[in-house]
Amino acid sequence: MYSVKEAFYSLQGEGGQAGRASVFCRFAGCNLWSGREVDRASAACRFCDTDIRGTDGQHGGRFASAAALAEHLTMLWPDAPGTATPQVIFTGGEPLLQLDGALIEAMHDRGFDVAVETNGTLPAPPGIDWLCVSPKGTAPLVQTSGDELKLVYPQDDAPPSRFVDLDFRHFFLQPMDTAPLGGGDAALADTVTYCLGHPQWRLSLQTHKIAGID
Ligand SMILES: C[S@@+](CC[C@H](N)C(=O)[O-])C[C@H]1O[C@@H](n2cnc3c(N)ncnc32)[C@H](O)[C@@H]1O
Ligand SMILES: Nc1nc2[nH]cc(C(=O)O)c2c(=O)[nH]1
Ligand code: SF4
Ligand SMILES: [Mg+2]
Repeated sequence: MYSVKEAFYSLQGEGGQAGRASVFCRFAGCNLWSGREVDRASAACRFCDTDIRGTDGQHGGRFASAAALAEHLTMLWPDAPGTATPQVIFTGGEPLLQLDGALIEAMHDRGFDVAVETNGTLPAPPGIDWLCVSPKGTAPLVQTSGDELKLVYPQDDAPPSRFVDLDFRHFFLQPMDTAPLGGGDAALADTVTYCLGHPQWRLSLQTHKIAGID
């Protein structure tokens, strides 16, 4: 059984695939936060910008099989002209609590590339086409390879220097959006300064928030 908070068609807003049309599947639940505001201050991850509880979002629900969820997600890809390869982005919540080989295979069978956004505390199953790992504070990092490491910045307990020797093709810093937490936007200036001083890192902006889309 898969529990999905919401699913929608949008543009990948972040990282090395920013701008690519994709179907998003946001699994419910995370191992680093309950999703309840009362628990935020004591959680392992305290800056989450997302509603990760329940299955009540747009096109959310509970799905009994990989085939049922894959069919549901495939319906969200538009019947559009051109030859672009469809992509599904499994996110959450923490997708690696639920994503398995059967679902990856079911999406591949339907012609989709499979991308994943994970906090890196769980091992990724084989077959993922684009793996984005986004470490959180002192939470133990288990998945130490992938396509991109995308670190939310700044995190006092997770300096970029800790990650530079890991096995990733791309290294991004993404300014911490404190708007949901009542903060300002000092993180953007700090991130720019860090990237200028450490050219191994590239700036990742959450372009969907700029564009006003999901
Ligand atoms: C909501 S998370 C879900 C996937 C997974 N649990 C993770 O943390 O990578 C999706 C992406 O949003 C990023 N993110 C979450 N809260 C953020 C914030 N306040 N500012 C910037 N990025 C944030 C995460 O680091 C991750 O790259
Ligand atoms: N447009 C858009 N791009 C995204 N890239 C990663 C997201 C996420 O929440 O995992 C996200 C999201 O929520 N929306
Ligand atoms: S690990 Fe990801 S989903 Fe979980 S609380 Fe942090 S940002 Fe949100
Ligand atoms: Mg998001």
